Amino acid sequence: MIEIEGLSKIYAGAGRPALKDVSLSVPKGAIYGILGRSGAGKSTLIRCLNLLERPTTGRIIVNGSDITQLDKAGLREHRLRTGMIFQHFNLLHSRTVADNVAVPLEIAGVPKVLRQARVDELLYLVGLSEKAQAFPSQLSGGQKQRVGIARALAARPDVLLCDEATSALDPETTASVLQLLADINQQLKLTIVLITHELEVVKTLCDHAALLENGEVVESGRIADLLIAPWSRLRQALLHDPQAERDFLARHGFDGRPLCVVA
Ligand SMILES: Nc1ncnc2c1ncn2[C@@H]1O[C@H](COP(=O)(O)OP(=O)(O)OP(=O)(O)O)[C@@H](O)[C@H]1O
Repeated sequence: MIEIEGLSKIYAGAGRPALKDVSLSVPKGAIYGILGRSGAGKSTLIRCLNLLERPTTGRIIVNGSDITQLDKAGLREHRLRTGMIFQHFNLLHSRTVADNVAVPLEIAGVPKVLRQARVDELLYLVGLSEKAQAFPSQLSGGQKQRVGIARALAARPDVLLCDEATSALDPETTASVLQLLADINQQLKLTIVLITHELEVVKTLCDHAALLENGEVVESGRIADLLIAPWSRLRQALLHDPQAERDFLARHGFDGRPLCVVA
């Protein structure tokens, strides 16, 4: 569904490229985690997917068309079809919860009466119906992120981009937001691309992952495949915690016996 081909990004005045020849394939309906240390290029990569950053070279094919070649109208349409949520939520503080969720619908020119119905539906989906008239300052971090998710889904996107969406949340709230993302992926058949430096997020949620280092992809693919690749650094990292290991392996189709590794 998303094919990233030979993507590079060099910021003006930067000593080294932020992304170097990145190629990745994100299947429709996947939950794809991009992992890497600070400065590895994760944010740059995800921001290229809705052209908040322009790649220096390379192509990004979404549903068959190269988004780097879109004209202004095409780009506007693409951005409506690509929801995004952020670490610090990016809500408008002078607007109510309902009015925040309505923003993409206003941009898309949806009439007010239809906007209202869609906002109600979205707030129900994220469990915040009773907070419609609250302001962001009256919400917890987890509730703010739920508003962010509702807003990102308003224009019925095909893809949801998540930029460190749970980094500002405590572990319990993180777990409930990750569960909501998993439910949305299932219910809406939405493709999710998320960046994180937390292995736990990848463990809990993702079926695909890529590891970035110094702007380059060092490994990528289905987690079930990475788990049987002896060379995989993600495999080593993901299986590090013995307690969570059994559940995690079961989720990826292994039956609890030790993995048979062929050297
Ligand atoms: N606007 C910019 N101008 C110049 N250099 C930038 C800009 N944004 C990012 N960089 C550089 O590009 C590289 C990749 O940054 P990026 O923010 O994509 O990494 P990251 O993996 O998301 O890091 P973090 O986890 O700390 O957010 C870094 O060396 C960073 O300093």
